[in-house]
Amino acid sequence: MGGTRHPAVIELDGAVVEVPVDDDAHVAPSRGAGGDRWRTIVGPLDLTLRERRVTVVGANGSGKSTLLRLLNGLVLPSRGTVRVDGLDTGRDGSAVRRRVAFGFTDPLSQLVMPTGREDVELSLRRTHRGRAERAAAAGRVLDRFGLADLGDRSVYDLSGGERQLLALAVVLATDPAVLVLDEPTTLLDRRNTLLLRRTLESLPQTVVVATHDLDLALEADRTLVVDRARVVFDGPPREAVERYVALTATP
Ligand SMILES: Nc1ncnc2c1ncn2[C@@H]1O[C@H](COP(=O)(O)OP(=O)(O)OP(=O)(O)O)[C@@H](O)[C@H]1O
Repeated sequence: MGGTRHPAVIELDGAVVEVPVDDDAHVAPSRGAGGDRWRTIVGPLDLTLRERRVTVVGANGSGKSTLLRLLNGLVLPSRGTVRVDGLDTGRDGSAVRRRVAFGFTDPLSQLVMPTGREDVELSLRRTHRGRAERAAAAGRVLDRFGLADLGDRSVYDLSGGERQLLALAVVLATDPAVLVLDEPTTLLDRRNTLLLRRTLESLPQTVVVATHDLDLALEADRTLVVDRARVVFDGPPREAVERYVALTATP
């Protein structure tokens, strides 16, 4: 861990995500050429991220998750492009997803097998073809995160925080170049939050994290503040957090 890998280069070029507007939505939509009404939920985004640690803050519904989902092609831009190390999320989708791992807020979106160990093995199926080899590699991943005991229990018998740590091990198992995490500390107590922060610190990967935890937001090289679908600040974490706090000072 903590190696000397070069950070990935993530380029968003005029990227916009639009969704059709419900007739009863209280929003100001734009009208498309065909008369359809659309609402921009994030963008336009013009960013080049080259930093190892990027955090994203913003109010509920501001567009953080959508921005994150653009990075591994879970969401494709309605206009513009998103590239990771030169790979286009639309054109080179599966190559991008092998490179960019995504950790969901709800760990049960990640943990689909009866036990965490089986989930880690599932992550490793592409890189470790033989059963015994895969089982040994899964054991090493669980040991590395101190999760060997939890790995054999039913995921439904684990606490929310335990599931969240296991889900992180599952996404890191394949050693992705980029780790994108959507609110990874929501279910964690203070001890496990610190454990997660130390784990993130030690990773050689590029890590992009959306969070409401302002202490975690500060542990970055660069922080984006998202407000009403736009990046309204992009720069040093401390100034970004001050900007976000000021934005949310009045209800
Ligand atoms: N597939 C979709 N269809 C329609 N609207 C969507 C879709 N995905 C997201 N939205 C809307 O886009 C806006 C931004 O959502 P997003 O999940 O990106 O916000 P967020 O900043 O991550 O919020 P939170 O902090 O609450 O998780 C919200 O108003 C949401 O309801």
